[in-house]
Amino acid sequence: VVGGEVASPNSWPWQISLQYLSGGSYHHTCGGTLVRRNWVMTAAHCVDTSRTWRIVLGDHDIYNHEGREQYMSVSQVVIHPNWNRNNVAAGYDIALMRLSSDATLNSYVKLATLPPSGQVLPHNNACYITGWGRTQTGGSLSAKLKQAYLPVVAHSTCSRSDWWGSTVKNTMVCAGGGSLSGCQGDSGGPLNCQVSGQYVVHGVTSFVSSSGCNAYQKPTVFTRVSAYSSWISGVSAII
Ligand SMILES: CC(C)c1ccc(NC(=O)[C@@H]2CCCN2C(=O)[C@H](CCCC[NH3+])NC(=O)C(F)(F)F)cc1
Repeated sequence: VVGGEVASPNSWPWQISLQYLSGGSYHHTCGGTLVRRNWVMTAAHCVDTSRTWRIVLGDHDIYNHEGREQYMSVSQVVIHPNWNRNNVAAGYDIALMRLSSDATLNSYVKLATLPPSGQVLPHNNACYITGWGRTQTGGSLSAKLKQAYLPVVAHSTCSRSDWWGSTVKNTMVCAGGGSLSGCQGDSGGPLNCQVSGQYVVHGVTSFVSSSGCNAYQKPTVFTRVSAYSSWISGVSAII
């Protein structure tokens, strides 16, 4: 997250850290959202390589054990069937990960609220991006969870030729576009939007400009969760 501030610990209790095992230790690579006690939603581009994963719930400082963390292993990775890793512009950048056991829900670990199918938020709707991603283009990860205010940019604006043009589809949400943005390591995490006084996870962090995280008129682009409601329900059905 470029700009913004360090979040109050565990104030986004559905935010998870997705980590992979390398050289005997786990490394943060992406964010994610707890959507069922045993299902986490993330970006397809985060998990389209075969790795040993772990998911950390209730985290704040990813480099220090603070006692509120729950470390979960992953039993199944379900990537959207239409995801094409060579074409992030096509969309479908969404995946679900089944946890090997149920999360314990408490004040530090809660389920996210997802939007109703098809809901599209208006231009300037208040949203926050959260994540441990780089704090500058080419910079390092943030040790502590950060948040930045990223209001929704309507598709009509975001798809202008001097903005993202036809790269951005209607199955995506744009937010920000000024000096605040997501950045590498925020992928897969939530776009938390205020709807009727409640935070709803409306986006899954997908991409930023390859010329810089907070590039002018290149808002952070998210997978629009409400475009995938039936897929999410179908995969994560309690059955
Ligand atoms: C569709 C095409 C015009 C296009 C649009 C944006 C990009 N962006 C990028 O490549 C930048 C630079 C590093 C990773 N990155 C990204 O945007 C990656 C996803 C890359 C997926 C494609 N390989 N996502 C993120 O960094 C983010 F913001 F989600 F945390 C690349 C190509």
